[in-house]
Amino acid sequence: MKKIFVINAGQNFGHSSGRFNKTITAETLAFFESREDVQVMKTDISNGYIPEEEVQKFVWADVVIYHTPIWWFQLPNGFKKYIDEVFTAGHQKGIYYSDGRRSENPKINYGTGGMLKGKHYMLTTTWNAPETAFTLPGEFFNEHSVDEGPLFGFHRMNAFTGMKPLKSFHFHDVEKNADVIRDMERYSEHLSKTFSEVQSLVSEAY
Ligand SMILES: Cc1cc2nc3c(=O)[nH]c(=O)nc-3n(C[C@H](O)[C@H](O)[C@H](O)COP(=O)(O)OP(=O)(O)OC[C@H]3O[C@@H](n4cnc5c(N)ncnc54)[C@H](O)[C@@H]3O)c2cc1C
Repeated sequence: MKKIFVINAGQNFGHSSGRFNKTITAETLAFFESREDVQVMKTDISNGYIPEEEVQKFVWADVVIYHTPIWWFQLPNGFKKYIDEVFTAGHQKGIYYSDGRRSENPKINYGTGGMLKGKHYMLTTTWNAPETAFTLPGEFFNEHSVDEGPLFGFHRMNAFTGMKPLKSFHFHDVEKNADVIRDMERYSEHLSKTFSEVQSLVSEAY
């Protein structure tokens, strides 16, 4: 039995209504619904949450799936607030114990005090930016990928808790050229591939 915790960080603000992330979240839930070997819990950050209860969901899960739009090249403020509140509530209570260093040699082992070791996470993001902004020479992100560029800190944050990454999936150009049917088909294929061996979860690294 695998336990999956799905977080929808989509929010309604300005020209971002959260509908695309809601659609992705529904696709994820539908994918796992049909599987008898999987249990799912879900949080919609916009609907409110109790930090201590969220900590318990992280502790319960084998895999955490984050769905988030990107605002100003990082997490939207409501998702950042969620992380600040939940991970702080989880200090020495399931998320992380310490920064991992010891007083005898404080120069090493930073970031090894996570309490979520053995678990995995998967990230999806949505962007106005087209994929080519990350891949073409001379374009905006100077050929840095989403994961190694703007979302590097997000992945380090998860490493700090002890979790390991499954392959991310990024939706581009969703504001002006959203093609929900095509995108959900591709995403569904990604889920099938990533979770094809749900017992071993070997499809790691980005
Ligand atoms: C403050 C702010 C800062 C931003 N900064 C950046 C940035 O730094 N870089 C960047 O690239 N982008 C940026 N954006 C754009 C942002 O990333 C996108 O608006 C966001 O990812 C869209 O996600 P959403 O879930 O809110 O989608 P929505 O806005 O809800 O939907 C996007 C489009 O998809 C359509 N759609 C969604 N679901 C369905 C469905 N089921 N069926 C049919 N059509 C559907 C909607 O009608 C809409 O046209 C920013 C936006 C804001 C508000």
